[in-house]
Amino acid sequence: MDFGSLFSFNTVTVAFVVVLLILLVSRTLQWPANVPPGPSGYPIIGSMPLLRKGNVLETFRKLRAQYGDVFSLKIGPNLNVVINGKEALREAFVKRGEEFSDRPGGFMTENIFHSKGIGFSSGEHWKQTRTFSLSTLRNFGFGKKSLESRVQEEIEAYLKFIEKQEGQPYDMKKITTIAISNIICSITFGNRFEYTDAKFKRLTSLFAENFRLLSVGGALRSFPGVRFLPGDMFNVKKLIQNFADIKSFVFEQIAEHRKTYEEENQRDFVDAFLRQQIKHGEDDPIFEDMNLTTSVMNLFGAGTDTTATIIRWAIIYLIHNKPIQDKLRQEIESVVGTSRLPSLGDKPSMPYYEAFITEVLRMGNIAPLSVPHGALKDIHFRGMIIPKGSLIIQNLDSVMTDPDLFENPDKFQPERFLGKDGQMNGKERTVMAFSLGRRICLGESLARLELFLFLTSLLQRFEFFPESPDKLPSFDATLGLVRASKDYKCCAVKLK
Ligand code: HEM
Repeated sequence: MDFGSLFSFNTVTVAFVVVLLILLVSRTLQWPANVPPGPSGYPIIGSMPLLRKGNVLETFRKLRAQYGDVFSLKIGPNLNVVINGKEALREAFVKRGEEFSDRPGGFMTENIFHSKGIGFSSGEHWKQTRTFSLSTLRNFGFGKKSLESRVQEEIEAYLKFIEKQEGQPYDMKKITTIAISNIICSITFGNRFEYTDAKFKRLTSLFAENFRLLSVGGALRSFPGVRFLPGDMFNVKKLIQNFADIKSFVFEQIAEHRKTYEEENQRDFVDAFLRQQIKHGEDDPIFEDMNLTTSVMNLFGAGTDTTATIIRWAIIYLIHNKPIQDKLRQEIESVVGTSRLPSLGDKPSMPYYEAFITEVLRMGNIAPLSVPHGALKDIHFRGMIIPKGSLIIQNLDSVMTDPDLFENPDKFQPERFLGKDGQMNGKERTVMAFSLGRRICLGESLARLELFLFLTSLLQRFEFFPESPDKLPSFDATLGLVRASKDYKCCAVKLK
């Protein structure tokens, strides 16, 4: 036995536990008595086991029934406050958006994203970066006709790839992720990659892996010291390495842009950023390189696995519901026909499609706990105190599955969103898939445009079947940063 390594392992572990205990005791002693109610949990780790095993969403439903719309979980030295239900969510994130719109600090925010970019910054820095990014993306056609042709170009390549499978079982996941990622790529870097490009394939798989590894119950947020433990039991080192690789890909792209930059020929998001950098100086905190790098990483991270995951859920629901698939195809045939690709102008005439995608967003429920917000100072809410430093979790799932808002919430029923006149009945406004308030998803209009064009184009050309009649894709999900379907194969048979 190697006693040297045994000694060093034990020393590190003991030191780790001692530091944790000190942190835990000093932190919890500072919490006031009237923090939101919740289970007391185990020593040191608190309620972490509740988040790491079983169905977290089901656990939250039970905790809400027991403790009310605002409950808390102690996890290591952190207090996690969970806000449930339409009313409490609106009260916090819309009416009191100024207090509830920050991101929590912590290792990820500070060491990986340097508290910069769009998704992980707070306060004035976040407001300015978000405003600049949104207006730049709008200039490049976000939610507008000019973006449509970029998306359609990608769809042509995507459909060709699927056609090549000749109706044989294929895995939707990789190709859909790459196609959606290419759209962000063309907006940020001005170009798309071939589906066979090894570097790009690796980049998308790094993002996908990190989406899976990052979860609300992840060890890194509450116990950042686990990265110093021998081995990589919590996949923390993997996560950090993946982010480092992604960062160097983005650095390379920025360096390339700088070399070929021309003021009068603005190609993409990076160019728009560089133009401001030249104007404001490289030290301006909003236009310096790290803010650009993290913003680009946020756009890729948030804009790829989300939309691609919803498309995969949509195909599962189509395969399980042949009559819905037929009805959608009838609508596409009567509004668009078969001689051209669907376009945004067709959307207002396709309410059944709109109802279908709203139901996929509700039941696919891909961001059931959104992205954590944080209390940067003590917040007084409904007679309780959410102490400074708490993580605030938006339980969007509590709305998506609320039987008072959606009758038989476990049933897939696009019709629930249609009125007697066949038009959308307004209930769609309750589906909070993109979150709510000031931090609402920055890419909602792009995501909706992609979902419309991808799904209508797929259904216009193909009929979807399971891999074999007795092997329907499962509704089971895994919960990382997004709630994703299990991997599955399907057959896309070209329509005559
Ligand atoms: C169906 C697809 C999508 C869903 C369901 C979704 C959902 C969400 C949710 C729940 C949040 C968290 C909001 C919060 O913290 O309160 C978010 C944030 C964000 N999303 Fe999306 N998203 C989707 C697609 C996209 C796309 C295509 C982009 C591309 C640009 C994007 C960019 C972002 C960004 C940058 C943020 C951070 C916003 C901020 O912190 O200010 N998302 N999204």
